[in-house]
Amino acid sequence: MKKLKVGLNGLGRIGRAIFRINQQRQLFDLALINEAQQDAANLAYLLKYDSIHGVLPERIGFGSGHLSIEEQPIALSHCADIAEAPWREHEVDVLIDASGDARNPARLAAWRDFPGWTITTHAVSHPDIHTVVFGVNDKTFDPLSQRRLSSSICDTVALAPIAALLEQRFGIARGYLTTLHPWLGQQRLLDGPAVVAGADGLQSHFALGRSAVNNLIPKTTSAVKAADAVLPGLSQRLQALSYRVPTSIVSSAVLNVELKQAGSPQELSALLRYAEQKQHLPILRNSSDPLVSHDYLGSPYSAIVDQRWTEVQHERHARLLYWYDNEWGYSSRVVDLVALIARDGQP
Ligand SMILES: NC(=O)c1ccc[n+]([C@@H]2O[C@H](COP(=O)([O-])OP(=O)(O)OC[C@H]3O[C@@H](n4cnc5c(N)ncnc54)[C@H](O)[C@@H]3O)[C@@H](O)[C@H]2O)c1
Repeated sequence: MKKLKVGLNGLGRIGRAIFRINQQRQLFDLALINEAQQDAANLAYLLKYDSIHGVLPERIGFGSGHLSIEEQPIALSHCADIAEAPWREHEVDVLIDASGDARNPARLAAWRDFPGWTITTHAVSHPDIHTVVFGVNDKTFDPLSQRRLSSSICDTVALAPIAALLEQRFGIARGYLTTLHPWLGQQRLLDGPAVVAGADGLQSHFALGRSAVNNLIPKTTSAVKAADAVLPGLSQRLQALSYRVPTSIVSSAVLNVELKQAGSPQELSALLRYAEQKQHLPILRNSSDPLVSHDYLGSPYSAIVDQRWTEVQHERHARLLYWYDNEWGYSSRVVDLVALIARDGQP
């Protein structure tokens, strides 16, 4: 199997996590990094030293138009426009957009002449972009015919495999999801004007400008809406809200659902444990250990169900609590998607 050449647009939290995961797994060759920030020395420094994931043991360097790892150069460009970066020149097979630039998904969808695959790390509702969530639709994904892809968002990557299991076994009548997400880089240390445009109303708009380190900040979330791409109609039955919480890493969520068919906590646990046993990738894990968020730092799983909190009231009202490393777990699935393309996308 030929190693694919990957291009990475954006070397922020997710871009660097993808870099580190591939460094461990050596699944693809990184052919080009395009990053809007122009200071290669600073990019090399951030790649080497990370306050959450620690110091990268490899030697990281930089020079004119490149970064390097163990003296091996990786081409580096600084185009603000994804269309301008020299992906073709570097024979990129798979382009991962980890920039968060909202203009890029639509642009990637329109790139019919780009011979390779594109993956956006955004949740995208676009007819030409196919969303792949492991544990839900990865087995039916055909990389020979589907080349414009989305790996959705971390909250959906964690929710959807669990919701799919509940839907298949019991049916979900309706319910609520509450996610707790660590702060993100665009939030503020001290109160200020909201940096994130509030497309979803004043509450989330102004509140997101409040000090991230001092507050639990309730906000809307697209976690369930994004799951519609792989579980159509779920958002008609499930409502969600989120808190930005004053921690740097690892999310948690509480899913409360009314089941269509009666179930017991034992049946729910058995269903999730069976899914864990038969999977080939680290998608779902079950834990009964008395752990807290930081214990899940660096976990490659999409979601870890904390079975201590599994409950069913009157055989219908189920509650599940799960954890996920919003950077490492999510980025592990992006790398898995490249591996799937390498395995099934080459003649
Ligand atoms: N951080 C998370 O927990 C998380 C989890 C899942 C998905 N995501 C998604 O991943 C994407 C990136 O998020 P992040 O947390 O890594 O953000 P980030 O701000 O840490 O990184 C984004 C990087 O892209 C660069 N950039 C911005 N615009 C660019 C452009 N037009 N061209 C090239 N580079 C550009 C920025 O300079 C920055 O280095 C977003 O779409 C986000 O929704 C984030």
